[in-house]
Amino acid sequence: MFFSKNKRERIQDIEQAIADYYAVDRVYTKTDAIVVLADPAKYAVGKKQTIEISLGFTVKSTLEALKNALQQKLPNIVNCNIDISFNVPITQAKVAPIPNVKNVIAVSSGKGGVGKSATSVNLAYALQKEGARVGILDADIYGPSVPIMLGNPQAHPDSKDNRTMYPLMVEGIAANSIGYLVDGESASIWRGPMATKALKQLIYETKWPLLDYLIVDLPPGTGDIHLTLSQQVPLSAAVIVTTPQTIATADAKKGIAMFEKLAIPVLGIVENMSYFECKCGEKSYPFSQGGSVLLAEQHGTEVLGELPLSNDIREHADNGKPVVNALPDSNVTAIYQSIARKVSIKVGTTLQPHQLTRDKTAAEGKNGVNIQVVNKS
Ligand SMILES: Nc1ncnc2c1ncn2[C@@H]1O[C@H](COP(=O)(O)OP(=O)(O)OP(=O)(O)O)[C@@H](O)[C@H]1O
Repeated sequence: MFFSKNKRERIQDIEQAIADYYAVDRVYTKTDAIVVLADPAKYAVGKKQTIEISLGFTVKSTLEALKNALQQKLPNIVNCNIDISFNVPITQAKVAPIPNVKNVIAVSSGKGGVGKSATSVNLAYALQKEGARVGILDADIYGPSVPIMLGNPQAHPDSKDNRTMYPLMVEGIAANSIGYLVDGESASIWRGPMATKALKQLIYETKWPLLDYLIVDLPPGTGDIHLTLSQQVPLSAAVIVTTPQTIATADAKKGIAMFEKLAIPVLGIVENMSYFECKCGEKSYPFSQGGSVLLAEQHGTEVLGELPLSNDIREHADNGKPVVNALPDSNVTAIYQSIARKVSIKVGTTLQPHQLTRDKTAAEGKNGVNIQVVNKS
């Protein structure tokens, strides 16, 4: 019986039920979390207990289903209100953290043109739909496409002191890109030191608002310059984008090896242009099949999702209103949201959290779950 157990056991029951629901090994509370779990029988008639749960990952679209799952698994809490909020942990690398930013997630591809930028912007919107505060940094110094995909290629960041700049805000997403600062041709001739200097300025001279996730769209490739650029950003983890054909997965493999070398966890692989679905519903696989699954197996990671070759993805990204934003109820948007939830859950349950001392606002982050039961009428 849930309410005959002691406080710690009750919390563990709830944590276990949440972990089971999201199919992760465990979610856990901070040991010093204030937890008051009292027997509902002791409450005055007409008063209802509220269980307050603070999750370390953003999964807004699943909350109703989670509440139902909790009540099914723990029938004793069936008459309680369940309030769920998010408190994403901080996992960005300790070295030179970006103020206000809790987690920095690189989106990377070995090969160019596989849909890395389209994935970055849609992932940013999808994480936001799931309840996160999100920013996007276009680190693709040589071919910045984020401004086009966010629909504001002519925009320019404001600066009050000529030293720092405010990111562009697009539908609640904070964004900065070399594309907002110089024209594409100037950037494309930059070599190593100039490119890394520009990237460092973009990262540290942008006044980011408080962000749960900063998505970083890295340039394609795995050469020395990409290695240096990846080291310039205090990355928490990386997501690899590839198309299914061997020529692309071979390059994605080099990308994974690069992150392994830098000891940056790879959250998983997004297979883009995975299949084509005709109006009759039949799927075909013009770029072959199975490459990403094999790659994920070889590197002990997972395929986070498979996106179709889709006119909607191309048209809306290239016209400045990514599909997740333009067609929120589409099947493709549902795939991006599922990828976003997996990314968030993995960050919140598998990465090593730590507190930043330099930045008080960001220091609110904790890992896993906090559970509190309060008496509300
Ligand atoms: N799943 C998809 N279906 C159809 N078109 C797509 C898909 N994903 C991306 N595209 C389109 O393919 C083109 C290349 O995509 P994108 O710019 O995102 O690739 P990239 O990997 O970032 O390229 P780069 O090497 O320039 O950085 C764009 O026109 C984009 O809209």
